[in-house]
Amino acid sequence: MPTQHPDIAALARLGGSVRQRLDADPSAFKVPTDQIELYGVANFLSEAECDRLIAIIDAVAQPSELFTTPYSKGHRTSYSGNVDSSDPFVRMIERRIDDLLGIPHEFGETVQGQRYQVGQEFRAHNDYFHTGEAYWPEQSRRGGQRSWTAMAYLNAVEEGGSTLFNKIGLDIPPQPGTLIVWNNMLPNGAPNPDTIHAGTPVVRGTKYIVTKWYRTRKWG
Ligand SMILES: O=C(O)CCC(=O)C(=O)O
Ligand SMILES: [Fe+2]
Repeated sequence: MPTQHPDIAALARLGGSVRQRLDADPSAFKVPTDQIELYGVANFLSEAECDRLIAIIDAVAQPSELFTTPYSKGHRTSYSGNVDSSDPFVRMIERRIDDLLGIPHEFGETVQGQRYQVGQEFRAHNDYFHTGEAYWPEQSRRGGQRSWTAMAYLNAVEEGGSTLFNKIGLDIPPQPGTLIVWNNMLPNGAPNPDTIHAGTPVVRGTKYIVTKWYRTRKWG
């Protein structure tokens, strides 16, 4: 029922336009599953770009905070920080992600850098907002639901630190420079519970990623 899912029509339209664009892009590999619209782009970032982003993350990393709801406490133990989007280098990377997806730049939240050290993880979660939670009215005004997620691996991890999509049984090992993108919604614009995923604990080494979440409308 449309009324149960705010912005369902806008999310369906956005899902469709991004799908069309990615399906026409030879650099985007569609993961063969009917459960999630999930794509990978190898070598999206060069080695030098990855190294530069890692240095930026080391400079801003703070203990991660999720939206402060009881259910999310303790879900993420990595360090994270908003990457400075006034930095021309960061803007260039953002523009490339915007362009890959064809989503207006204004819909994107600030890029987040994350660093996981040994034992750190991001437990199973969905990136979309739970619209029954206390944070939702404010998030609804600030761009609405999270539509697509883009996430890039910046380095190889000696052991652990994969991204596990539990419901489709897909475990993605960090591959430096690879970007993965997925639609957090179903084609009809309702949240897709099968997008549940986790950053598995790092066993050896350090894991660096950048994540960009796109909303339904202009974020801010
Ligand atoms: O670290 C990972 O592999 C997953 C990160 C993640 O789920 C997120 O940033 O939303
Ligand atoms: Fe996530």
